[in-house]
Amino acid sequence: MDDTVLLDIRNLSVAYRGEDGMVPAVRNVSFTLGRERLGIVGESGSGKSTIGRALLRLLPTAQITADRIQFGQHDLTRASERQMLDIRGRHMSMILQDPKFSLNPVRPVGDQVAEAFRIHHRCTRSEAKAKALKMLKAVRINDPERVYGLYPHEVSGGMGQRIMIAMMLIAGPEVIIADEPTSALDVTIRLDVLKLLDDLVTSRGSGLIMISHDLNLVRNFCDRVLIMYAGRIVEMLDARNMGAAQHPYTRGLMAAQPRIGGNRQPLAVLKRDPAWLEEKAP
Ligand SMILES: Nc1ncnc2c1ncn2[C@@H]1O[C@H](COP(=O)(O)OP(=O)(O)OP(=O)(O)O)[C@@H](O)[C@H]1O
Repeated sequence: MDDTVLLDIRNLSVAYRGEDGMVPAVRNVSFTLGRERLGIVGESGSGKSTIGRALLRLLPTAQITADRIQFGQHDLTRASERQMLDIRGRHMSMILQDPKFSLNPVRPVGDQVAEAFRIHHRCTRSEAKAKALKMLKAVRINDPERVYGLYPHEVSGGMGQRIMIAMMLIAGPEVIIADEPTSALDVTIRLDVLKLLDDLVTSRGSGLIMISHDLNLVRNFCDRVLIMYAGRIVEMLDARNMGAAQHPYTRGLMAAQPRIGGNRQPLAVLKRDPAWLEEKAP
């Protein structure tokens, strides 16, 4: 495999167990990730987060099938749970939407960040603490010494989000899956976090998958964009050339973006066509 390709995914499908049998959430999705920023956009429920969770095998009850999930030397379709434990955090991390579900409520947040480093690297507790303080600073926590000892219920949502980002990045993963990483952050901090993620790609050569509802954010921040609709990738575009979008769903999404300035016009309403659910949609 070309060493600029970090992840190669072919025909990934995921179905959740429902009351009346399996319910498909992701259908035959194929893409590669290089040392780049790859955006995945689509409406709520289109399957974006499910792709990230399936790659890290964080879906114990779902049915995951794929012809290929190659991550460097690892064939993730065959990896044992032990290998996945080594991969998660150390080589591939996912920044989840809601820190409440990722932080242990009964441990100080700093210890949790330090432990995320210590699990994967041989070092003393004080070395791990120093590394964690540095990482907290990198995600724009101004007084890391104080924050280190706080419990999750003592930090705000935005700070919780940054602590979680620190925890996911501290071990130096080559692939980062960021699921709405900046949705709980205010505008200035949002820019800093985007800069930090951007740096991981440009300076360290990591690969970043950025999952978002925000088409404007993704087209400005990413190199390529996958558009998802009802569990499928309907289109894959160069972010600088979104105007070349062919699929009516993508075109509808772009037309529905609010613009500042110019004449006030009613926002376009996205009209869905049942044909988009078909495998060979336009
Ligand atoms: N644990 C689960 N059990 C059953 N169904 C699930 C589960 N998680 C997600 N789903 C369903 O799978 C589909 C895809 O969900 P997913 O969360 O991947 O979408 P998404 O595009 O990331 O949405 P959002 O932007 O709202 O996070 C949805 O229909 C959702 O209801």
